[in-house]
Amino acid sequence: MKTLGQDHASLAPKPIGPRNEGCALDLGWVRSVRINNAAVARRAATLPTRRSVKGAHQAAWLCKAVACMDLTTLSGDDTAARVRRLCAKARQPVRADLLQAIGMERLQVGAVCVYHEMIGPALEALEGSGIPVAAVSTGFPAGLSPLHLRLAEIEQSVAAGAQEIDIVISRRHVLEGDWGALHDELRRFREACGPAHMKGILATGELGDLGQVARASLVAMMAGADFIKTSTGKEPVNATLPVGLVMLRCIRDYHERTGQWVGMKPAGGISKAKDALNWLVMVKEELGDRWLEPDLFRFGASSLLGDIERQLEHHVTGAYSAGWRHGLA
Ligand SMILES: O=C[C@H](O)COP(=O)(O)O
Repeated sequence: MKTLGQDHASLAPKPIGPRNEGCALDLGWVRSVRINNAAVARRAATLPTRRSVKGAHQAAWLCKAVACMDLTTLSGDDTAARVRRLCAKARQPVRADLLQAIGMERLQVGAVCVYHEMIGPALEALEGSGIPVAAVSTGFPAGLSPLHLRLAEIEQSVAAGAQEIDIVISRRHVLEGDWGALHDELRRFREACGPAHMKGILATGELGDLGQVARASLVAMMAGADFIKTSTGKEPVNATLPVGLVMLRCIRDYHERTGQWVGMKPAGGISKAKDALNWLVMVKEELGDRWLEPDLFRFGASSLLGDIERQLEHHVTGAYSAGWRHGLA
């Protein structure tokens, strides 16, 4: 993905990708995890210092970031009208004149992510676009409601038409080292999802350290999570590069050992185009190009798209516009 060549002239939603069937809980594998914190910190720190993608290459990578975006609204004051505006942006995330100037024929986001009550308005507004609706679930963001209600919430969101379900794990299972309880909980969530893809939100900012992030990532994948996702966006610390690096290496390890494919979704606090480029570079270097497709990589972001469109406008016109000109919903 170096230039805006033929392959990338159209970045429209693709059919939902491979599923992770999971496997039995392998406690030996989980307990064998060791993290070299200093090495992780060093590797993550090099990413923002690179000057790797510029000009037309950068425009192409930013379009890739848009195609891999779960355009999100998760606010207590969400309304059907706000969701409809967000969905209009999901269909046409970047102004037509800018797309034309950079040689893109079609560009849409990976999904629209909302609360359960907003699935209906989102589906209506996205009809015919091929863009899936993702619903956050299981008592998002804390995940502390009764288990039967969390399971019912998943089932109702799938019945309402959500094709992707973003569940939150019980952080206490990680903090108490109860890997059996975590695996059981996530298996039940996965069964409740049925045909919908399950993204397992680890809430990494609440798990204590990188070792726990790695163990939780492995158990979530063993339980059948189709994606592992860093954060709800509501924790004090959300998607950081060191956490992302550890999770990507767990995905690679799991793929090498089981042959199964699991996607990655960094979410929370990713609001600048430069942040998105750092993540894309890290995914390319750690997992390779196959993971730079929307069926295996998503950004969860509510405001990132505005900055990306602004950077694309700068690429085309040479001038920066005011941020307010790129409102989302
Ligand atoms: O899952 C997506 C996140 O909630 C979005 O977080 P953000 O509002 O910080 O971009």
